[in-house]
Amino acid sequence: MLIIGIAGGTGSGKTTVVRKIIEKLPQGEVAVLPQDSYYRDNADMPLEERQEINFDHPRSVEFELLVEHIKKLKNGEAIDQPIYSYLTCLRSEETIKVEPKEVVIIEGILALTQPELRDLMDLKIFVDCDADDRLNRVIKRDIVERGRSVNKVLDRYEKTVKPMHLQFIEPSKRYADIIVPQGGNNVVAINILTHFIEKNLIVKL
Ligand SMILES: Nc1ncnc2c1ncn2[C@@H]1O[C@H](COP(=O)(O)OP(=O)(O)O)[C@@H](O)[C@H]1O
Ligand SMILES: O=c1ccn([C@@H]2O[C@H](COP(=O)(O)O)[C@@H](O)[C@H]2O)c(=O)[nH]1
Repeated sequence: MLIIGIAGGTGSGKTTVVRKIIEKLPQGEVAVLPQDSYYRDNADMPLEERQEINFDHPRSVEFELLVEHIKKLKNGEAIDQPIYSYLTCLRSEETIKVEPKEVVIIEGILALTQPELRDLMDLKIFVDCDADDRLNRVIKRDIVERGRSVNKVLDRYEKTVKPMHLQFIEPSKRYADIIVPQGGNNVVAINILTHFIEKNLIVKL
C-alpha cells in the first residue's frame, strides 16, 4: 500500500489534484480519506456556536481517528469513514465503508501538521497557491456549496482562516517531498505524480 498525503491552504486545489490523479490511475486502485470528514462532531453545541468554531486549527479535527483508520487500512481492514456536512457543521449518522486499496490518499489543509500522520505517509505533497487566488476561489465555492455570504466568508478568513494558515499550514510545507504550484492546472506535476504512483504499484505487485 502506498500512502500519500496532500496538504495546502483552503482553495489551493488539493481536491482538484486528487481528482486528476485518480482519473489517470486504474479504476478502483485508490481510497481517499479527506481530512474534512474527520472534523469533530459537536452535536452538543447549538448551530450558531458550531459555525463559530475555528475549523482551521488542528484541534478541530479528530486526527486520532484518522490515524487509527489508516493503520486499519494498512492492516487490510475496511473502515467506516465519517460523513461531515459544511452546512450543519455536524457528522452524519451514516458512514462510508472504505476498503483497503493499493493507494490511499489523505487530503486536507492540516494533513502535514501531525507527526504521527506524516510518519505513515510514503509521499508528502503540498499544493501551493497565492493567498489572493485561494480567497477568490473560496468566496465563490463557499457561497455555492457551503451556504455562506461574501461577508461571512471574509469575516472567517480574517479571524481564523488566514491566521491559522500562517501558523500551521504554511510552515507544514517544509515536510513536503514535492511542492506543486498551480494545483490542478499543473499538468506536468500531475503526470510526474501519476508515474511515481504507477511505478510504485508495479514494484509492489
Ligand atoms: N486552477 C484553478 N483555477 C480556477 N479555479 C480552480 C482551480 N483549481 C481549483 N479551482 C476551483 O477552486 C475551488 C477550490 O478548489 P479545490 O480543488 O476544491 O481546492 P481545495 O481542495 O484545496 O480547497 C473549486 O471550486 C475548484 O473548482
Ligand atoms: O464546517 C466547516 C468546516 C470547515 N470549513 C472550512 O473548510 C476549509 C477546509 O476545506 P478545504 O476543502 O480544504 O478548503 C477550512 O478553511 C475550514 O475553515 C468550513 O468552512 N466549515
